[in-house]
Amino acid sequence: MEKLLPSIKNVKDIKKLNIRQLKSLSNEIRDFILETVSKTGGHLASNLGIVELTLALHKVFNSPKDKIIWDVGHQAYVHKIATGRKDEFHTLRQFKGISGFPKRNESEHDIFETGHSSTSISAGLGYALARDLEGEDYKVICVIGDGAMTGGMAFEALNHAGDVGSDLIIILNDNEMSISENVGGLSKHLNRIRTAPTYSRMKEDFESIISSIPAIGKRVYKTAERAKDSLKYFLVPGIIFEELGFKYLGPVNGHNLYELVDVLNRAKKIKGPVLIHTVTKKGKGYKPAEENPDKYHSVSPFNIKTGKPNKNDKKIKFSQIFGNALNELAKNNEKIVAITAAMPSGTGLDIFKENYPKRFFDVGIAEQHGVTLAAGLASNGYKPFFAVYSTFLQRGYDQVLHDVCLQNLPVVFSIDRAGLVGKDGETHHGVFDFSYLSHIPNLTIMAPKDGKELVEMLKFAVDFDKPLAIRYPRGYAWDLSKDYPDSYNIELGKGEILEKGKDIAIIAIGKMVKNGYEVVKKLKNEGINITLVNGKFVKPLDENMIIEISNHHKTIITIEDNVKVGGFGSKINDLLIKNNYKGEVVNLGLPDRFIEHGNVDELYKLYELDVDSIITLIKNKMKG
Ligand SMILES: Cc1ncc(C[n+]2csc(CCOP(=O)(O)OP(=O)(O)O)c2C)c(N)n1
Ligand SMILES: CC(=O)[C@@H](O)[C@H](O)COP(=O)(O)O
Ligand SMILES: [Mg+2]
Repeated sequence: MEKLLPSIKNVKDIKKLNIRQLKSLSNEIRDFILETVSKTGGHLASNLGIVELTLALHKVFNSPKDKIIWDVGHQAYVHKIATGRKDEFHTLRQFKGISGFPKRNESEHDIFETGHSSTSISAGLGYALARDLEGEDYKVICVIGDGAMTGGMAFEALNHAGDVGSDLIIILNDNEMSISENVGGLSKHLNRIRTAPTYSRMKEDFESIISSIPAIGKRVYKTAERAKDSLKYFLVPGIIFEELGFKYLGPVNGHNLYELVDVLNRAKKIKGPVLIHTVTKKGKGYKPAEENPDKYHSVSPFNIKTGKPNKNDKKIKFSQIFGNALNELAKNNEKIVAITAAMPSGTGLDIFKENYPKRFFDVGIAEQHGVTLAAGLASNGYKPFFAVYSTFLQRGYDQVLHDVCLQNLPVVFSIDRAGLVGKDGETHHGVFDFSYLSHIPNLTIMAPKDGKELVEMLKFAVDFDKPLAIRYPRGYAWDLSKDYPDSYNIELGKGEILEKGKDIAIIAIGKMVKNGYEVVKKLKNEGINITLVNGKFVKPLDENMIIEISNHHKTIITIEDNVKVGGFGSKINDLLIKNNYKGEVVNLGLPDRFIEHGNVDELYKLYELDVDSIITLIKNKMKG
């Protein structure tokens, strides 16, 4: 059969195809995604699982008039291919290439931007209400996964949407997986529905029987209604959604285009909110991904034949160092408990989960709940470590402030993926945490200069009896202990001078200490001696040391991988101003804008935080 994908330029080309053709197009798209993502890296398994559903949506609805909103947005590759971005797809997640998430500036079909989970129903309801107010006529479709459905926002929006009663179609794409195995009561409920598919037929039979009972008298009618209600609880799938005010349709085989097109057409005609429950297989069509959907959720470039990553070095990541260290510390301290919001492997907690299942809590995609749960545990003598990506802790800001810090509770926030994360881009860079945390009273904030210092900070954290945040970057760790073997003592509010030079001092924090270290080494080889300070603490700052440094240097350069606004450098500025520093201060950090996606090194270069840019800056200062 002739290949169809080459002729797909935009959604109109999808609409023309019949179901049989859409089926073969699905296979071609799968191969195309596999081929591309094996080179670019990206979110593979979710996209392989959503091919038919996406094509069915574009067959039945008229995007962009009808509004399709993708929850999280990591599963929108097929949508991108179907809506005119096939030819750019090879630039996926590359610097200046197309994003791995929906982006308004990429296409009129990307009508709502995402990256963080569980927003689609709220956004969709907003669209639906605006449509109703304007008296317009289009459909709003929210596509949300079973993992994303565990998020508080999704529940809040279901509660509202069911009550309001506006036309809204929610597609629950249930592949039985979040990144790791999905968790929670709702997930169990969906599992019960999935494993009893005859329920859906029974539901229709049952409803027609009930409605055919003649209302001979009030009593018979009432009895029938009561019987209907109680039987429904036993027999009707999706009753939870029905009770919230949705018409539940499903479960539907999300790989069967006939079923999908049929159910979408039915939903189109229904007034009020509808929830379609589709069942799909994460990783569909690529055996390694079907067998290990968690490993193929987000991949770096890999070999399709072996399924193995191209770069298979043995280096250890910060997340693993964290996970291993906490696992060790928990051996001697039964009060240590670990919390994740649906990221057990990403945060390195799998090992803890395996060894201490009773002390490990995966709360689902529920960062806010995770923080307050930690507060509750800490109130009862436990020592919770909430391991969370910097960007997702943004969700829990008020809980950190109101539930943990106000009560001065000894919760540890292990903040992973801090700084620039690379290819996930704007929605995922962890460049705001110093700013959104450092103004919260009672909170201590640290950032290690390398993997070994992370371990020392974790040990410090165990006995620290107040709220504490430790933030560290994505990726492989390094070790500066050869050059600075005696620099691993952690004392509250104490930084350290790693190199003593003159005139110019670099005061760096976290990952940027390594850049500072390389700058200083290179300049030393050229006979230029620069002072290098490892800040260690953003809060409390080592004020005495910084003032001492300011007394002996004409120029102070602060470096951080956080936005400059409200960051580490701004705290140092405040201190220097207070102390009448007469020299020059240069703050290096990220600008007040959202940072695009791309390779991390490329981005650091772009924002002049790389070693060469810092050296050029210093040399210019010296000339000046
Ligand atoms: C607020 C927030 N927390 C965590 C994540 C990380 N994350 C991205 S996708 C995902 C799992 C989503 O599962 P599901 O919605 O079922 O989609 P699937 O990957 O199974 O297609 C998680 C936890 C996120 N994007 N946003
Ligand atoms: C979409 C999403 O939020 C996650 O899948 C994230 O992309 C994972 O990031 P890491 O690859 O850094 O674990
Ligand atoms: Mg899922």
